[in-house]
Amino acid sequence: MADGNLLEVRNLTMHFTQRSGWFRRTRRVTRAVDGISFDVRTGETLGLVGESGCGKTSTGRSIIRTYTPTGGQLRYRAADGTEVDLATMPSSKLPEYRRQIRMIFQDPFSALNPRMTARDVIAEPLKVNKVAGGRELDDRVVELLRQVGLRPEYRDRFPHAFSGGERQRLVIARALSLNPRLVVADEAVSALDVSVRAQILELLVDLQRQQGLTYVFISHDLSVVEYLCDRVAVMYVGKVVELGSTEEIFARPRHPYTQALLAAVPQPDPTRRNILTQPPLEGEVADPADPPPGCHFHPRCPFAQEICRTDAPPLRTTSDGHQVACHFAEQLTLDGLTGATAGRDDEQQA
Ligand SMILES: Nc1ncnc2c1ncn2[C@@H]1O[C@H](COP(=O)(O)OP(=O)(O)OP(=O)(O)O)[C@@H](O)[C@H]1O
Repeated sequence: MADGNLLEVRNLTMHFTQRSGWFRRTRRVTRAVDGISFDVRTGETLGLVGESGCGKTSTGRSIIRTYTPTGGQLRYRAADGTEVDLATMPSSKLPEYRRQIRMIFQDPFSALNPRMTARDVIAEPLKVNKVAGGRELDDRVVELLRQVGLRPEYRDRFPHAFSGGERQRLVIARALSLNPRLVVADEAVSALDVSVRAQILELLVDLQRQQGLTYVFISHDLSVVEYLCDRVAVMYVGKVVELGSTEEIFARPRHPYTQALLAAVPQPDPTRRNILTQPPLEGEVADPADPPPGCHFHPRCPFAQEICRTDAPPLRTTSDGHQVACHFAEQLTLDGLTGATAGRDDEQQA
């Protein structure tokens, strides 16, 4: 593994096979994650973005191994310095790594058992993993409540007595109880009101600073991603189509899909140039069980050419240093496609 990396995802696939019909002979394979590669550097926040159904959650669940990947590698540098492949690790060895890698889910309502007090919620992973008991357990619960900005006297309350933001703090306290190194946050602030969202984001940033946490932050909300993430991977139908620093991606998006996603973000700062030279994104995300040939984005792409319908573009490093999977990445500027190939070829022929 390269120095500074906590996790290296290589050619990861997560295919779901459903069988139906006579003798269950009809097979339908959903390629939720279809050969993606990226690094997660120690101490960074990597954003995974894309519309619903692009494979972000399946990637996250593969990393924490609630899903067993159907292919590829998840090279992880463990707390003791050893390098392991989580993708192929037998279940018997997983508990140790599940302590080091935790996930925070979107909906704090369903993530919490309504019959468990805050204390029980936080203490459960500590008990299950036999990390603490008795007085030590109580002290740890109080410490965790404080860390996430909840009062210690809240420990005997049930989830329904908490506000949405407090509930998400409780979920975060539970995720942190085992001192994880990597936290996969899946739409962790999406269900919250704007003002509460800002507070939870601030909490996540503080906790990262204090505890040296590394985050994989899954979100469809690009303004949150711009605020929180150091680097961004953009996913479309099971593939990473663009990957780079947040600054680069937001200032100079190269993939037409990234451009379209950014064009849809409201721009509060009138002095900043909006990337809205593109028409809004039309149509639906392709079905990962039956994706279009070539570049999966081509049916929705305003710049699609013949090659896009037949050849899948590989992820290549562009002249400005980020990686893009588009045949025309170098020609695509904020003003559209430059050079002789500009315009949809079907329009040109018309
Ligand atoms: N357990 C499963 N069995 C079959 N198909 C699945 C399963 N989980 C996800 N999928 C399919 O895989 C594709 C990717 O889903 P995934 O939830 O990973 O995307 P996502 O980008 O996280 O979207 P969302 O934001 O809606 O969760 C979708 O077509 C989804 O229907």
